[in-house]
Amino acid sequence: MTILELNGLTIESNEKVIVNNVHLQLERGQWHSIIGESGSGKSVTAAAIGRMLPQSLKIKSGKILLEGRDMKDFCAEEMRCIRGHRISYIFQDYTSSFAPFLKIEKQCEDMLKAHTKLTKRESKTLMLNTFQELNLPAESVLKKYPCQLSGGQLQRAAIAFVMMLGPSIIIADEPTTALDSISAMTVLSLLKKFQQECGCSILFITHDLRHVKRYTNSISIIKNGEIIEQGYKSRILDSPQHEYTKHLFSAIPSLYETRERLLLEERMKLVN
Ligand SMILES: Nc1ncnc2c1ncn2[C@@H]1O[C@H](COP(=O)(O)OP(=O)(O)OP(=O)(O)O)[C@@H](O)[C@H]1O
Repeated sequence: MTILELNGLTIESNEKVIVNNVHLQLERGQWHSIIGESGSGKSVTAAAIGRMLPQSLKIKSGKILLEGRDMKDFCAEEMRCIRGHRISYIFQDYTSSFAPFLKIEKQCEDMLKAHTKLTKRESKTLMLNTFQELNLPAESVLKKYPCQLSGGQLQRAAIAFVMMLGPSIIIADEPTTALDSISAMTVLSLLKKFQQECGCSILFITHDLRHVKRYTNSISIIKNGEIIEQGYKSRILDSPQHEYTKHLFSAIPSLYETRERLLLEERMKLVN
């Protein structure tokens, strides 16, 4: 069942078309990745979904449908509620998710107060449980300022904030770019676990095909603001049709190296 649909979405600035006639369906409980070069329109598309486009960009035509309802029919108050409860963002720049001069606990309390009817005690229990689920030492992390946490801890705290509100859609815009590869894998596997447990859908924006291979169900390839290829992961990875997709994949040999290594490991397991 489709939870979010982009139907011919076209976005332009004063000078040019940035996103052109994009069609995309995000299915309930699915992980869909958008892959494309820098400047191809991934983040602009993501921002448009939450009605967070900068003033210099406008939706020229097309629709964004949330469970069949045109997002432009929601008033500002409804949008505030949707952002957080139903659609949450995880950004590459995780520091921007936090106010620098407030302790994590206070920020978490404020967020839960704004979006839920939980008592102070219930909020605290939720915080402790969620942080523990993400392997964050809750009591000590909650008492710290953002600058006192490592990048990986802070990104996990950002994911904890998202998890506490239990959204039906998470838009993760290159959430691991600023992390080392081990922290990145940890963050993504926790996100996958959350997705499986809660059945939410993930729209994942990335340059990294290793993550796409491991976590995604379906893929859109975007070039110059246009989706040029779309489909299930296995079809796109095993037999890309478009020349640009082939070029994109060949520019990232690690995908094939990883595939070869995994195949070899599987064969070795069978032999042993
Ligand atoms: N506020 C803005 N005003 C005008 N043009 C913008 C604005 N923000 C982005 N653009 C332009 O829109 C195009 C797409 O940008 P976008 O950030 O979506 O690319 P991207 O695919 O997410 O790239 P990256 O992978 O580097 O984040 C670029 O040409 C960019 O210059």
